[in-house]
Amino acid sequence: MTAQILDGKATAAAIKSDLTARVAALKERGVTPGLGTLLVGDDPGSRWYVNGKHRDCAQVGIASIQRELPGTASQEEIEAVVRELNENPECTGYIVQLPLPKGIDANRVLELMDPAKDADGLHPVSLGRLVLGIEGPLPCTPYGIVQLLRHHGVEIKGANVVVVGRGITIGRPMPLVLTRKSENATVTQCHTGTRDLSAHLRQADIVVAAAGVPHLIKPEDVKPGAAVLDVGVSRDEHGKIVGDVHPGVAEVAGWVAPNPGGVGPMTRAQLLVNVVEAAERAAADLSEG
Ligand SMILES: Nc1nc2c(c(=O)[nH]1)N[C@@H](CN(C=O)c1ccc(C(=O)N[C@@H](CCC(=O)O)C(=O)O)cc1)CN2
Repeated sequence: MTAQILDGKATAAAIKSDLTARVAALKERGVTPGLGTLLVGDDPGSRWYVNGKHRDCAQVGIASIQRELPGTASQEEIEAVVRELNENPECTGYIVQLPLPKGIDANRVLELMDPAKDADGLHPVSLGRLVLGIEGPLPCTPYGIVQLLRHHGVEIKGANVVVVGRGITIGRPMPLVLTRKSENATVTQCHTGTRDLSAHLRQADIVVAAAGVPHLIKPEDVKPGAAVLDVGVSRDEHGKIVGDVHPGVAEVAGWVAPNPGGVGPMTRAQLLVNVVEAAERAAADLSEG
């Protein structure tokens, strides 16, 4: 039997419809959420993602503040834009699109952001809050994955989850999100140093594949009925996405999140959730006085 689809497009559309009402309510209270983006360089993929984020903002009523620098921008020039966004009252939350060009210290840039305006959940303060169990913005892709599974009724509580990859946007924060009391999964993190990846994968009820290695996850690695989420992005010679999951996995798994159309739209939806939640917190602070 072929796996059922974890449909990121439809789930993201439902989240956006809820957010549209919440943004309208915020505006009635005199608060207009505004998402800022900083794009450095001309990578076509990054530009596509940033443009998509602003299209989403327009759909739900969030204001857009777009900043761009050439790929030759210095650390100081990038940091000057970060300082400007920190001060800009119209920008209630923002992101620095990753990756930054080679030679730029991305951690220094992220640390300079005002943590109260971190829309990505990737600021060291936000990640620290996640470790400590304090409320704050959650990393967009990991929490988008949780929402996608919940929306389709895939049980996370008690599940054995294997996360493949340890990058900053997905692999590293994913286990932190999944092992919170509210998710309560048991997580194994695999990476290039893992000795027998297949042995780990075969035990998994849920696989999050974020290694960036084309077709790394083969049908014979997957437990029948498991949920497999493909988050890897490699490109073929025509620029088409090749994910981490072999197409044959759909014949073994119970659920698959396709790529494109699975986790990507959820990343964008969760970004909007973070912006709206921050604006709601600000509105509550305002009314408290
Ligand atoms: N500051 C950040 N940088 C990056 C993040 C992030 O969360 N914050 N994640 C990725 C890129 N990303 C968001 O920025 C992102 C990736 C994919 C998608 C998406 O909707 N993809 C589509 C397919 C797109 C295509 O055809 O190329 C899909 O999966 O259907 C949205 C956002 C790295 N950088």
